[in-house]
Amino acid sequence: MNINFSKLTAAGNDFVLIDNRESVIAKEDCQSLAKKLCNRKHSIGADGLILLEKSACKDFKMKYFNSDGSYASMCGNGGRSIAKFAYDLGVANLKMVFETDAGVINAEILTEDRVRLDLYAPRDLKKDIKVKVNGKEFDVDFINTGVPHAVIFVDDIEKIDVFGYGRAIRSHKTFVPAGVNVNFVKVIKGNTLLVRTYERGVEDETLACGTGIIASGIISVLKGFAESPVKVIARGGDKLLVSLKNSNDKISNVVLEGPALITFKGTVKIQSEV
Ligand SMILES: N[C@H](CCC[C@H](N)C(=O)O)C(=O)O
Repeated sequence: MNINFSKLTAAGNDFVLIDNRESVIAKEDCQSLAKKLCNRKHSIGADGLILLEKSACKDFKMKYFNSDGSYASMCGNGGRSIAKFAYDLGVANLKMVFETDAGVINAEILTEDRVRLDLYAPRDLKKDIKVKVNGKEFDVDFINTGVPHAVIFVDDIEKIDVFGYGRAIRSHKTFVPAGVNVNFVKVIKGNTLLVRTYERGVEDETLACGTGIIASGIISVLKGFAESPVKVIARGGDKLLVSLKNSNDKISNVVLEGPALITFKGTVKIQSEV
């Protein structure tokens, strides 16, 4: 079976996107297909697979799978990518509304390669959790911005062992069974954050993590380290903007603005035994 796909990058977080409105990909094949297509040595290569599905009530629905095949309810960089993909397909206009398993998102194509997402409120905020891994104790703030995130403020963002500590915290008993994405954050001048993320389901540091950037922006505002709108420089060097409303730790009007670019399109031959 030949399947048309687009490859998009959103601040260096990269995805394979497939129009699955006619369900060419069966539900039970999604996870194995994600693993297969996201493999950087043997296939297209990406941090995740995103399927555009039919929606009964919105412009479309987004389904997200990490590169290890695991399912995730949401992806912030993926959200900007699918908005760009949907507009390119003619499925949506410059302003659109789509469903994710974490909630409904309003998106707007601002320029050729910049997209704004208006998101649902975050959940499950837990502050100042002490987590000890590899002999070092971290002060962690937890928040779910569609997927679970740990936010840790560090002094030396260049030196921190993102892979080593990220992997240990991702699977720490505090966060079982779901696990957690781990964001290391440095606040710099100009109301700006540097964010490095160990991403669950990629099981490595990615060049950007949209929901992680949102989580880092929210926690920075809650702790008084920054004011909304917060500028964020992702590991890949791209600049994003997180804005939100905070009234006594009740967060609303969450917006993520950032890049999303179609890098290439192609057709992939899928053997029947996916
Ligand atoms: N790895 C994440 C999902 C993708 C999140 C990230 N790519 C983003 O942009 O939000 C998880 O399993 O929770």
